[in-house]
Formats: sequence, structure tokens, C-alpha cells
Amino acid sequence: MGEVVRVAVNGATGRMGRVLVDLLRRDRRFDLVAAITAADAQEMGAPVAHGSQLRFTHDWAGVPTLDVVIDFSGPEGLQAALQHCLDSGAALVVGTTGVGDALEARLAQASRHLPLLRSANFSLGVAVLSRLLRQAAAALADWDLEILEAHHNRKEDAPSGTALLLGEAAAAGRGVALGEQVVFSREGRTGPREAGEIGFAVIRGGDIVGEHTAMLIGHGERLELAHRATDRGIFARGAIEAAHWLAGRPPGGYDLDAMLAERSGG
Ligand SMILES: NC(=O)C1=CN([C@@H]2O[C@H](COP(=O)(O)OP(=O)(O)OC[C@H]3O[C@@H](n4cnc5c(N)ncnc54)[C@H](OP(=O)(O)O)[C@@H]3O)[C@@H](O)[C@H]2O)C=CC1
Ligand SMILES: O=C(O)C1=N[C@H](C(=O)O)C[C@H](O)C1
Repeated sequence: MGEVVRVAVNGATGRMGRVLVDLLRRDRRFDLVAAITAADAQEMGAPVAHGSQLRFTHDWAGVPTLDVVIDFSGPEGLQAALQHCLDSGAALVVGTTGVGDALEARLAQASRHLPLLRSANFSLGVAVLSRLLRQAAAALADWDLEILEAHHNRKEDAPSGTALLLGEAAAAGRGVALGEQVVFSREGRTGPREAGEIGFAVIRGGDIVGEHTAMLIGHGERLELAHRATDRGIFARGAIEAAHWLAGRPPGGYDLDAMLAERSGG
């Protein structure tokens, strides 16, 4: 998009929202016109930064005309952002994970009416990791696959959206559907591991930003593909690039791979 892009951040007082607001305020390609948060957020009505005219709000009805919304709010906030985008025609970039089946279906339906780009992980490293894992899972089709993830102690969903995204990539590499192979926790299970399972293990603690390891385990050897995030800026920058790329596009469901492929001329 050539002109300045009018953007709103939903979930603006959160861990991701704050990084997004900070980056967008300094990015001349964008005009940050709204910073939406929860109705009961402590910061409600306060300026988004020292000296800024823009204040945190929960009032979608008062939001000026927008080109794109970036959502990192959680499932409830995402529903409101989606409705606003459907009503106004603004594009929607979704970072929120842990979305239930009903909202998943609404998002799929909505992508027929507005430009909508989703990724469970906006980092470049995870985009490459998922491609590598798809290849490795195909090449080592009979090796056992386990996906481990670790996050901070405030994270609400488990396993992470990224772990599921990696599971989908591996399953696609093997030509199967993830749902048929998935084992979320081995607690209570008896007997040996079944061939073809894709296992998930979850760690929560402290301030871990986000760590994912896919283990392909054979006999006498193991391949590990891992990504460790140490700075939320990687996700925020990816989502901002996605918002710039998405604004003004025709309605449709887009993903990060489409943006990266187009940008690299592929
Ligand atoms: N795709 C990606 O690359 C990444 C995705 N994520 C995902 O993004 C989401 C947010 O993560 P994170 O920033 O750590 O979470 P936080 O809980 O720190 O932030 C969420 C923010 O949304 C606000 N909020 C809650 N309800 C609403 C609502 N109805 N409308 C508007 N705002 C609302 C919260 O306010 P309050 O605190 O007052 O409740 C909070 O400020 C999660 O689903 C996470 O998994 C995170 C990092 C990267
Ligand atoms: O909640 C987080 O923090 C993160 N959530 C995303 C996920 O669920 O995969 C992405 C990243 O790992 C951080």
C-alpha cells in the first residue's frame, strides 16, 4: 500500500500490544488511530505513551476509519475486532492463538468478506522452521515425532499455536491430517508409543518468551529442530509487515507464507 496505513491495535495494553504500539508510533508508513483494550483494563483512558494524544479505549464505535486491525487480544477481544472489520471493511491481522472451534469457523467464513491474515507465530525463524520440519518429517517418515514448547507463566492456551502449526506442517509433510495423529499428553496412557503419533509436551514458567523444539527420533539417532524467541519484537515486526502487506488487498484468507513468497519473488 502506497499511502499511510491507518491501523488499530487490539489488545494494546498486553505484552504484545505494548510492543506493537511502540513500534507503530515510530513507523512512518502507519498512522496509529486506535489502541483498544479490555473494558476493565487499568490503563483505560490513559495516553498510550507519554505526550501522546491517543488514549487506550474499549469503544470500537468511536474508532475512526481504518485500513487494518492488528489483533493480539485473546479470543473474546478477537470476536469484537472481527465484527468491527466485517462492519467497516478493514483488513484483519490475527496473532491471537487458542481460538475455539466456533470462532475458527467464523474466521474462515469472514475471510470471504475481508482480507484476513493469520499466523500463530509471526517470526521469520518459525516460518523457516515449519518448512524445514515439513521436509524432515517427510524424509524421516517412520521416525517418531514429538513437539516440545515452553512459554511464560501467564500464557493462557496450551499447547501453543506455534506447536500446533509445527504439528500441521509435519503432518502435511507425511500426507496425513494432524487430528488423526495427535497425542497431547501421555499422562494416563499405557502401552508403547503407536507408530505415526505426533506428541506434544508443554512447559510453563517465568518469563520464557517462546521456545519450540521438534524432535524426530529414530534408532541410534535423533534430529532436533528448534527455535527460541528472546524478544517479542520479532512477532510484532512480523505482524506489522503483514498489516502493511495486507491493507488494501481483496478479501481472502492469507498467511505469512504467501507474504514471504511474494516478497522474495517466489
Ligand atoms: N502470533 C504470534 O506471533 C504471537 C501470538 N501471541 C498470542 O497473542 C495473544 C496475546 O498475547 P499476550 O500479549 O502475551 O497476552 P496479554 O494477556 O499480555 O495481552 C492481551 C491484551 O488484550 C486485552 N484484552 C482482553 N480482553 C480484551 C477485549 N475484549 N478487547 C480488547 N482487548 C482485550 C488484555 O487486557 P487485560 O490485561 O486488561 O485483560 C491484554 O491487554 C495470545 O493469544 C498469544 O498466544 C503472542 C505472541 C506472539
Ligand atoms: O503467548 C505467547 O507468548 C506466544 N504465543 C504464540 C503461540 O501460542 O505459539 C507465539 C509465541 O510462541 C508466543
